[in-house]
Amino acid sequence: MSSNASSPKAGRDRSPIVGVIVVAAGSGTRLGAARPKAFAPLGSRTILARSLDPIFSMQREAQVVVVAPAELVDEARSIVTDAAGPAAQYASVVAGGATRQQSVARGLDALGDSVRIVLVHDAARALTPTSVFDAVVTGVAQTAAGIVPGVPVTDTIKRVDDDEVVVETVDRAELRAVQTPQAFPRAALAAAYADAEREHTDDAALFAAAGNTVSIVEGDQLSFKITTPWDLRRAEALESSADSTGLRTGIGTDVHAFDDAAELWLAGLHWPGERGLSGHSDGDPVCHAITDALLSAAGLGDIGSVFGTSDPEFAGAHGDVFLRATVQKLTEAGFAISNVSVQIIGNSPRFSPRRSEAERLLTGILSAPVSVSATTTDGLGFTGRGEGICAIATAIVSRQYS
Ligand SMILES: Nc1ccn([C@@H]2O[C@H](COP(=O)(O)OP(=O)(O)OP(=O)(O)O)[C@@H](O)[C@H]2O)c(=O)n1
Ligand SMILES: C[C@](O)(CO)[C@H](O)COP(=O)(O)O
Repeated sequence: MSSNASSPKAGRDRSPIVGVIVVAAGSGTRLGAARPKAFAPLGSRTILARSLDPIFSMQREAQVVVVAPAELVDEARSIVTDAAGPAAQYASVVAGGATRQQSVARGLDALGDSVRIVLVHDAARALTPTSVFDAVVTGVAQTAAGIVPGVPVTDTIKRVDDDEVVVETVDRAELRAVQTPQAFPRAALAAAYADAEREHTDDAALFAAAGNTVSIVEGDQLSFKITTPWDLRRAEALESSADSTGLRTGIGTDVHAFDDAAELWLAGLHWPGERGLSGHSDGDPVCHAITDALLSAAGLGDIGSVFGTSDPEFAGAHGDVFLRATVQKLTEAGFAISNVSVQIIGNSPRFSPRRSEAERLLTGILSAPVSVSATTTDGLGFTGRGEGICAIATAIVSRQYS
């Protein structure tokens, strides 16, 4: 990932005018998780990873600066790279400060020269919809004021004294609970930060303290801040109701070319006397396709990204090694395997005599039903010409809720 995220793509300056600072450097004391809050799990991902989804779906290209705890900058970089995809050249990570305000200041320092509108967003508001990001950008572009999403207060609000005695009931019609992303013209926000004399609880307060106007646009209930364990449970429940059956499917395909010098390993079985397949491991396309299907169903990547395509640890490794490690990864991520189905496409070996043996073996490894079928392609294509074997697998996994 570029450390100078403002560098334009070669030949054409597409440097973004919108910058998004995602503050993720807090410790999350009130959440009390084992890791700093933004790195705590939300389903099978981290809070930070989930918070980046809507940002990389914005209408306009944006420079994204994630502010992470100093000791987790490398981990944050890999999360951001995964989330950014082709936009990675406009994404970077910097170390945060002791307070939220200091963390935002470090994010501001990392913005490129092209940025004119700055959004400051809490990673902790992980479920914020993209529409809110687009709305605050539009608001700043149209008004040059600070634009902040807010929602009406639904409880009756009381002002109390030091002894918790009610002094007055505040008119809630005048109140808004404000959220993030909060958006500002870059120059005015930078000047307000430079002049700030005390800590504020949000950027809008700091911006207003410098004499600037702040307006509210409609926020979203999904933008609630994950602060306590109860908030995290709510976020988990909302995410799981997004896939309300709890079931997820995955697909995996693998192809290996015949290699007459190699032994054949197929569907976890050794096939003495049959033409072997080439590969860094044992070249078993059935086990590799199943591995891809399972990882994909659980949203955990693919065999290349998880195990590497040339890692010496897996030189000559048999398919069961990948399958067992994949089962463990799915279990750790909270998924159970419902079933797997694989089709082998190729002229040889004749598979049906050993189908039951293969299904028993694979079912035992995965502790879930595995069915394997085989077909030819009527002499067509590379399998028809006898150049190699293809396997296509589908998997269904279910999320486990404890
Ligand atoms: N020094 C800090 C403190 C907070 N934040 C970020 O500011 C956002 C809002 O802060 P809050 O929810 O209060 O997070 P924490 O400070 O981590 O929580 P707590 O107060 O419970 O420790 C979070 O995304 C948090 O990571 C930050 O980047 N740097
Ligand atoms: C910025 C903020 O999310 C707006 O509501 C809020 O002020 C952060 O407060 P915290 O005390 O750091 O949680």
